Amino acid sequence: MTETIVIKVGGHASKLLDDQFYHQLAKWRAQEKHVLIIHGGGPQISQWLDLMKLPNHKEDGVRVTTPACLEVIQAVLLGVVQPALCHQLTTHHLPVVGLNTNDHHLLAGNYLDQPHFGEVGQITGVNQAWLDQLLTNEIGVLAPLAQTASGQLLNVNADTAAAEIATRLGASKLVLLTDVPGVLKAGKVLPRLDQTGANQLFAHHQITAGMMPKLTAAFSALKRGVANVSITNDLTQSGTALAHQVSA
Ligand SMILES: Nc1ncnc2c1ncn2[C@@H]1O[C@H](COP(=O)(O)OP(=O)(O)O)[C@@H](O)[C@H]1O
Ligand SMILES: CC(=O)N[C@@H](CCC(=O)OP(=O)(O)O)C(=O)O
Repeated sequence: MTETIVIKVGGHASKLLDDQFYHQLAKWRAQEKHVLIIHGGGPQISQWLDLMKLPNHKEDGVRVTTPACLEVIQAVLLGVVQPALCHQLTTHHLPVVGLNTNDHHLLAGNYLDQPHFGEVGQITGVNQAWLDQLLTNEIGVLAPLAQTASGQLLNVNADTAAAEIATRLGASKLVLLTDVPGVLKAGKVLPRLDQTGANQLFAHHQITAGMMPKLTAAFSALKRGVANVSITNDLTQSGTALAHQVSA
């Protein structure tokens, strides 16, 4: 069976990609592995919301999304962040195609908690057959937007989206590429982290902001069968590798 690798490229990380990143993608392609990139765009969205004088607020790393914010988020993800990322990959001679949920009903979703978060979703389905076919020839670059059965677009945290998609595709590997070298404790990267260790960090408020949904998503993927899950700023380094159990 063909191996699938899902990489989440955060909004910060998308501006920091280096040659190692492109070489690694080329290597996986040469090995005929399927590669799917889910991109974020949080910092770029925040910038545009401020420019448009719209609410710019996250709770535990999840953006509270009004209908007006959603229009800007869609425009920024699909009109700014995704084309820039596809351009960078193309410049490095990688075969890419930019994707969003409207293509072949790629990502089905429903509301996470509409009274609280507004137009924010969670993914309930992935068009795997179509994606599998596409990934045979191309690297997919997919925005974290889902669609309800009635066609309503929903904003999904990109880490949560990547973990759910990796799980549903039966991916062997999920990399959450970010702007820090891994999960930090007292300024040092933890090479391995299990759920108990993460709970302790949560309890001591050593995990804040965007790292919260990232870790929750990462453990969800690990527990549901994605064998290799890591949080890193370098595709060739495992940063923090998530583990079922880290021996004391
Ligand atoms: N214990 C921690 N270790 C590393 N980063 C952490 C930790 N707690 C909070 N963070 C924050 O999480 C950020 C990464 O999450 P986020 O900003 O959402 O990135 P991305 O845009 O890549 O998803 C880091 O830049 C850091 O500020
Ligand atoms: C619901 C929610 O929080 N959606 C995110 C989607 C983009 C994202 O997650 O981007 P990063 O990975 O770069 O932070 C947002 O609006 O910022």
